[in-house]
Amino acid sequence: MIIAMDGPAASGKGTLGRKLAEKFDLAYLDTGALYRAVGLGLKRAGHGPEDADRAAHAAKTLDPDLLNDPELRSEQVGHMASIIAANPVVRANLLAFQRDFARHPPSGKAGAVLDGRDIGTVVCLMRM
Ligand SMILES: Nc1ncnc2c1ncn2[C@@H]1O[C@H](COP(=O)(O)OP(=O)(O)O)[C@@H](O)[C@H]1O
Ligand SMILES: Nc1ccn([C@H]2C[C@H](O)[C@@H](COP(=O)(O)OP(=O)(O)O)O2)c(=O)n1
Repeated sequence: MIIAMDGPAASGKGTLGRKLAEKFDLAYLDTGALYRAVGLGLKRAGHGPEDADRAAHAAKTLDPDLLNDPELRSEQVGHMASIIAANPVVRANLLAFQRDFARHPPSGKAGAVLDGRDIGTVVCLMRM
């Protein structure tokens, strides 16, 4: 089972998504965190979000440790994420990560909840 949570910023995707994942024992992925993690990785390496090639590479080789970093939620990293999210190569690279998570949820879970702005429209289409 895959549950897609679509919606704009602060519409409650994460709150509801986490609860659904807990109730049905599913894996949960906050896809906004992926874009933020790319931003944080660039920041730590001393680069800006406009560096398209570095951002694309960081999205392909995403460091999962960054997803749990407290700085992920900072305003600066959120701003970097919004610039990075406009990069089509970054989107394509993160699409692969998201689809793999949905197809093969971690920890042997039977399904996944994905939350983000394009989950039902792009990431989790019927024939993905
Ligand atoms: N059903 C709800 N009713 C009232 N407030 C809510 C509800 N769901 C979420 N919130 C609040 O709205 C804010 C944004 O929720 P969040 O789940 O972070 O949204 P998103 O993941 O879509 O950005 C949070 O402060 C959260 O506590
Ligand atoms: N599936 C997604 C998730 C987030 N993004 C973008 C939107 C934002 O600019 C950044 C960071 O997203 P953020 O963590 O703030 O997520 P939300 O605002 O809760 O949707 O990534 C996206 O383009 N596609």
